[in-house]
Amino acid sequence: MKNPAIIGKNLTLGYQKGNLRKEVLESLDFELYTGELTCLLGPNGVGKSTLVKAILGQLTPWNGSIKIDQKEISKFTISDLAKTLSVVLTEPIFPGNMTVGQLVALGRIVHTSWTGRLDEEDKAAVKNALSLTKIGYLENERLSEISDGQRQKAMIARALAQDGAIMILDEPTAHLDLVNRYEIMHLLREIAQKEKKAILVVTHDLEIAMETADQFWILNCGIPLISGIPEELVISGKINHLLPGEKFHFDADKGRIKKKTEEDNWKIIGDPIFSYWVKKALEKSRVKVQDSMITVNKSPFSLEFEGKSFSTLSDFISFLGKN
Ligand SMILES: Nc1ncnc2c1ncn2[C@@H]1O[C@H](COP(=O)(O)OP(=O)(O)OP(=O)(O)O)[C@@H](O)[C@H]1O
Repeated sequence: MKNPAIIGKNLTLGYQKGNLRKEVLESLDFELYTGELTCLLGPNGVGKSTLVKAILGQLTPWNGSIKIDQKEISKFTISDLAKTLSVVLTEPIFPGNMTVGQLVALGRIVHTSWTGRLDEEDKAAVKNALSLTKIGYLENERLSEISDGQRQKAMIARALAQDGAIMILDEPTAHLDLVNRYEIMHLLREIAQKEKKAILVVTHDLEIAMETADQFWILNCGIPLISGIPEELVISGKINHLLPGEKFHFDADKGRIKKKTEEDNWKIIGDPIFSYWVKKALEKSRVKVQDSMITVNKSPFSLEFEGKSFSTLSDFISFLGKN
């Protein structure tokens, strides 16, 4: 039986300026589970950050409830909420001359007395957070002198040191390269499982989320929040709610977003993986071949077409382009 750390029911959220009311999300239901990494996905402007603000207690729902341990979020004191819930935002907001160790220690503020002095338990929590995020070696480095990926890990370590049951991260990998994006998401999944945290990550990285998330929450205009195991959402086709419109769809075969193409007339034989990449390049090049067979030889790589042989894809595509 899964244990929900947060339960949202019939939630309606929006913003009000004077008499102007702007509703952003309506009648949302969700459960965020302990020990799992949940990814919140949806197009720009749909209301992901708005939902995060409500979960963080920064935006009062117009309707419905958000509860942690059966207690309404609005009933928590700021200090109790900080002991339960930690947050990592996209933009680093800490001074560059602060060291990684000092940043992570800030996570303990909610547990220390007014003097801010760390006791043995606090120091152990800082060490543990540095070790879980594998950045112990950076403890004395300044934030301005480490890479973006390392800084993001330090931000995660600070949230971990805070030691709440729930972690919320709003686009934590937004400015990172592909390898760092994978690394951080795998790290978060590991932390969710090992440390029994409920982790919610807002992300636009569908493919990386597909690899790492235990649950998806999908938001899109005009539909209720869709939640479920990512693979289940692929099987049911619900994943396509992320990609409204006719142009793109989620290719269940390849596990990625694909442009819908007209029925192609490529006839390609040979190694299936090489054939896949040849087909992909031909689709992109928009050249047309009528009914002729393309044979893909693997080693050495060559393409045979209408009695001619090509040793590179680019030679083949430029030949087709000239015909
Ligand atoms: N403080 C605010 N006051 C009024 N409207 C706001 C406010 N913040 C956000 N909005 C509006 O709420 C809607 C949802 O915005 P939100 O930032 O939650 O979307 P998002 O899904 O997080 O987008 P993105 O993927 O671009 O970060 C948008 O129409 C936005 O203009």
